[in-house]
Amino acid sequence: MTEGNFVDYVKIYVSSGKGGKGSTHLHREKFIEKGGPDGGDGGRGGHVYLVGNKSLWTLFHLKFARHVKAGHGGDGGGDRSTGADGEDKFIEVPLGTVVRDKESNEILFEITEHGEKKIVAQGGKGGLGNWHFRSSTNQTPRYSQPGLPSEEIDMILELKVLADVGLVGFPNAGKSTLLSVLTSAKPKIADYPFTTLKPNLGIVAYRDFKSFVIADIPGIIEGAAEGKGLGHYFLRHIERNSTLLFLVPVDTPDIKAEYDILVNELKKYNPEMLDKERMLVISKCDMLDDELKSELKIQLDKDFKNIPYLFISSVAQQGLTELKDKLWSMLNTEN
Ligand SMILES: Nc1nc2c(ncn2[C@@H]2O[C@H](COP(=O)(O)OP(=O)(O)OP(=O)(O)O)[C@@H](O)[C@H]2O)c(=O)[nH]1
Repeated sequence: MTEGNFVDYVKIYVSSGKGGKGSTHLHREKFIEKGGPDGGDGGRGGHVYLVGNKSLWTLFHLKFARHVKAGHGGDGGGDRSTGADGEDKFIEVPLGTVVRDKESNEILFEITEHGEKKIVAQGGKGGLGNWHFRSSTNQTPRYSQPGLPSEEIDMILELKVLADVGLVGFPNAGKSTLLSVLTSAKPKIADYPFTTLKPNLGIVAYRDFKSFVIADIPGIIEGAAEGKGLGHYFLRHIERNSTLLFLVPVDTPDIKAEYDILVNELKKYNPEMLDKERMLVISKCDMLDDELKSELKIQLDKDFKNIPYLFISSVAQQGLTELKDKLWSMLNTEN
């Protein structure tokens, strides 16, 4: 897992290998005057693949990989020997990597599953050797095919998935503070073009070396879905999070109303967001004594029949273990 730098956008020039040349060769052997054609085929040029890897979270490892080139196919030889295939190259990427052609800006494909392998630059086919071209009218063809050329592409890799859990809340709800007490590693996030806002990403270490990623996505304000504020840009990143964690501070006059506004923003942006698992966290509960908490609970039980909720305090470290347990079980009961 990459710690220290979060990169969700890289440009890489990739090229596949050329196909090897087919050979034009005539069989020669002592005492055989006129041997037949025996030129072998050229080998295939190497492909460049992208491969999904679920333990990668960023594109940081590719930040300095400006060029990736696969090997050329070997030429065919006499005695029908086939040239060796060029070496394939595999570029490992996190799930949710979108691949774009820089020149046309067209999306080529997306890698969504662990182990998924897709060719981004296809190696050239090897040429056929002259052995294939023998016929009754031409028993000694002096012709063989060249290999097919390589493919080159300037590609852009963009990462859509930021996290397993996306924090959703108004400014000041306590998202950053929660993230800081929950997470053990805090990857620094690359600057986004046109904005100084950055999603804040952290890795939550869970029992027995398990972990999940949680992101505080800034900029969700009322009206974000219509492009007010910078919400829109960041909403893109929570599209694929598996669980949404809504954060509403305990001193909010109407918790249900605030929750509804947040849900509505997400819905306007993309109704599918509402298919995700949701959980509500009432933050800053150190401000509340037990009596008020019990009263509030009665109200919340009425308002949130289908959404699990939890009282927490990042400052007083209350409810955090329960929160991690709950999130973990939600992440693992999906699908
Ligand atoms: N009493 C109390 N205050 C808290 C708690 N968590 C956060 N705060 C305070 O609430 C304020 C906002 O907290 P942040 O974590 O910055 O909130 P945020 O949601 O990240 O805000 P933005 O970055 O503006 O989106 C800060 O003054 C925090 O000190 C808590 O558990 N208890």
